[in-house]
Amino acid sequence: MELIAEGLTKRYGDVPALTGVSLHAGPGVLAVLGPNGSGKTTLLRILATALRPDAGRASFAGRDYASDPRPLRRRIGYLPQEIDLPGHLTPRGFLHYVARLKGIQPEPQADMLLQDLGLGDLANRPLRTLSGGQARLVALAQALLGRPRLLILDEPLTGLDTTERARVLRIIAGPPGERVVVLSSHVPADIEAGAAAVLVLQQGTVRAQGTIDTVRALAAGQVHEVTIPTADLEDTLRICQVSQMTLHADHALLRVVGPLPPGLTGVPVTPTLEDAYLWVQAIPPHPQPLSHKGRGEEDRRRLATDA
Ligand SMILES: Nc1ncnc2c1ncn2[C@@H]1O[C@H](COP(=O)(O)OP(=O)(O)OP(=O)(O)O)[C@@H](O)[C@H]1O
Repeated sequence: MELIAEGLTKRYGDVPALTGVSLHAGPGVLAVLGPNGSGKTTLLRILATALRPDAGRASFAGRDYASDPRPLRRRIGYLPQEIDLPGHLTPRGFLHYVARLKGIQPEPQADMLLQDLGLGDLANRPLRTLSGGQARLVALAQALLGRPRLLILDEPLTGLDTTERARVLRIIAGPPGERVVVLSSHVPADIEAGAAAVLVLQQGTVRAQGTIDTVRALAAGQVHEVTIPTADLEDTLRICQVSQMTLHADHALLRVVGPLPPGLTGVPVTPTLEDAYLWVQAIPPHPQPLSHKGRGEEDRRRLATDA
């Protein structure tokens, strides 16, 4: 049960949204990280069969995306970036409706999902009375209905508080080996504890791909803890890439990613995913579309692609 994509390319008119994106995901969670406009939604829409690529190919469990998409769609649960929930329905009514559309018995699955996602007490309230985070969980529940083998989730953790995020990520991942999940996020720390693999997109190309440990290791030797007087903070932030900062009365403790400028000293520290995410975006882009196959030694040094 594998999701494989090779050379996915998509333009919107003159705008290149994706260029030669390849990925390989087995059971578990693959998190697609990238800044605004890097192509995450475009990639996820293609993987959900909601958008056709201009070039490239994809397959899930051996079934090609270029053939009839309907059998594939029956195996996919999809949470789009934006979803208009019918405000007059209750969460339970909405999930029962979606379950019928998916051709599955609504009960007890819908009610169990509502309980698991902490929505049990809200099951019978109109959706328009739910908070943004609560409504997002209902939208997530519709994707999970029917236990799809492939889950494509665009920013499923946005709007959730910290403890919720870890719990929801565990529900999304499901029992080991049961499903392939591709989700997008802006926030590396949110997925660090729950994702098996990560893919970093920047300007529509893959900048890094691999297990969390492999991607973290790309920034080995590039991260330092630096203490500076508060008076130097503004100048230091101008010339350094900082992943974390703690302010004290007279000094600041910074996590600096990348080479230290002359005059600045620091203690080397083990990179977090956030550090590596900043680092891989800072290294110069590769001139060719990236693929997980056939790269040279130079690429291997920069990128990891063992997902
Ligand atoms: N319908 C469209 N028409 C024209 N350009 C588009 C369209 N949709 C997306 N784009 C452009 O394609 C690029 C990739 O957009 P995409 O939405 O895939 O990025 P993203 O990483 O999901 O961004 P965000 O994190 O802000 O949601 C951006 O430059 C965006 O402006």
